[in-house]
Amino acid sequence: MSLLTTSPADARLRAHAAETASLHLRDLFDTDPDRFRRFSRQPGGDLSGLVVDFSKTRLTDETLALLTDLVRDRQVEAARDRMFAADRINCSERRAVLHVALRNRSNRPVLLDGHDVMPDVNRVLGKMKRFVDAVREGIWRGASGQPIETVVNIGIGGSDLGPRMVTEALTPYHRHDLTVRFVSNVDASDMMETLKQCRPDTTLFIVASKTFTTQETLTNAHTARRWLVEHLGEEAVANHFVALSTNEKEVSAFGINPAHMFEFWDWVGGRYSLWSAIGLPIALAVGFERFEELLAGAHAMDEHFRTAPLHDNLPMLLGMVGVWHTTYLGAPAQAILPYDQYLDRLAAHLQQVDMESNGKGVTVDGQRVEYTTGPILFGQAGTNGQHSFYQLIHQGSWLIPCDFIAAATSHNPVGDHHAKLLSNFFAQSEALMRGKTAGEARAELVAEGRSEAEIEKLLPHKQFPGDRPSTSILLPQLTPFTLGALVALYEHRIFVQGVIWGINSFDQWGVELGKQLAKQILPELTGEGEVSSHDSSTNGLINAYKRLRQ
Ligand SMILES: O=P(O)(O)OC[C@H]1O[C@](O)(CO)[C@@H](O)[C@@H]1O
Repeated sequence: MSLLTTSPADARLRAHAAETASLHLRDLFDTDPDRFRRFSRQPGGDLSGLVVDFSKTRLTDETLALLTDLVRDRQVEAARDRMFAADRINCSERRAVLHVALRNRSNRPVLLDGHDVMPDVNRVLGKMKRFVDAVREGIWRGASGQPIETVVNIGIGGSDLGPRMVTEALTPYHRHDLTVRFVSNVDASDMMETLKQCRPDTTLFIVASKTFTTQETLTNAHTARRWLVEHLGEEAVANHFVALSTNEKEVSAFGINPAHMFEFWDWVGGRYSLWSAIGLPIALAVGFERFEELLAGAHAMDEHFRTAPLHDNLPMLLGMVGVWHTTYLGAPAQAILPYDQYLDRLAAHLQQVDMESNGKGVTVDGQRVEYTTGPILFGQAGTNGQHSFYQLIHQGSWLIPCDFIAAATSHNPVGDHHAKLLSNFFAQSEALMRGKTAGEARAELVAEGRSEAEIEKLLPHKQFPGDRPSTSILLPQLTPFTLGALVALYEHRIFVQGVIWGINSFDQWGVELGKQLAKQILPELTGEGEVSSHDSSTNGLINAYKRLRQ
């Protein structure tokens, strides 16, 4: 894939960004009462009820037309079709990218090198369903005959963040007598604090690892195994451990019967794997039917992405908006701000999906890019963030586009909580868009009875520049279906952006170097004497640690 800068639309967008730099969002709204209708979308069909409003981003008709030209120049639709057609678009690993097949509820054949993957997908889903039903109905029991009360998922990265986020987001659908916990960090505190909450007789461990070689997960799994064996003996492992993996050999080597392994495939990227067997903890928490509704929601978004025309295609439009902000307006970051406590971990999940996918500095064919690619992604649930980092978004010196997400109906309709929550959701994007002018700030200070001297002093601090872009996503309610659609929307948006930038969104070589060095350092920590094989800083830190540790 060529550099973005070879695209004719790129030069025109750069010029357009410079020409429109003095436009203010407030003026765009003041001069066009129809702006919301023209720059928002409410798809019909399975996705009806979803509202995506990007009118508070710095787009004009011309910007959108140029971005559409860019999508065409970069052949994004053809790239999308190649992904759905199982081409090996992850070139550096020579892999297809088929998370869409995992939620292909139409069962349309998906041919990878002439082999339809759907029967395999359905076979594993069937195995998951039987297992989930057995655990939830108390048919699958622990070694001492007790039903399972606690499930502990041991995994990291994509084998943790996605299933953890979805499990937490779907808390209203949980059963009270089955708790699902997650352990990821190799810091023993994570595992030990979790084990304190578990009874060996009633705990099921899921070891979730695509490769089954990840240091953190294997270390945690061995610790959990020792704990179980100490309490219940070696034979208990069969009833208390299952694996989610692509690597049957390593699963067997760990001592888990392959019959208790739920398989997935190398064409499922870790950060896109919550739809695969990696979703087992979700299904255990909410039941298999709800898990299927999650898949159905994602599939509805896949179908929309595959078939909707560019001007109505939500992932395409949000991808265009993202590239406009990052590459042409120089925004370094993207905030994810769900006004929904159940989505508190959405930003952490999307952080991996976005930053591990698009945090790349070379094109697919290895040329160094001279433009910015994936943004720094961060966020947390509103309204908590308002009392923390929003100050920087409103008045700081960076341009931080925000995504606001909320559900119209709450799972907890108590008093006026939801109205208050949503009043903040609406207010924040309006405040960021309009800001507060010097005249408005002055009028307020005058009304407060401040002296002219005080007003002059306070005025610079009381103004808000506004013109800060945001996109708002409104769901009817947070359900398995709408959550599936929301997460798939982000996955495809990230894909669109990656194609425009010409990068491979599906490898992650950047995580390797630190892992390699940690492997070299580990034996040095246990060895005798001073370490001198590194730079002076690393040596100094290691040697200080060896002196300090007890
Ligand atoms: O599922 P595994 O193989 O244990 O890998 C866990 C995570 O490690 C990474 O490979 C790199 O950190 C992620 O992409 C992945 O989600």
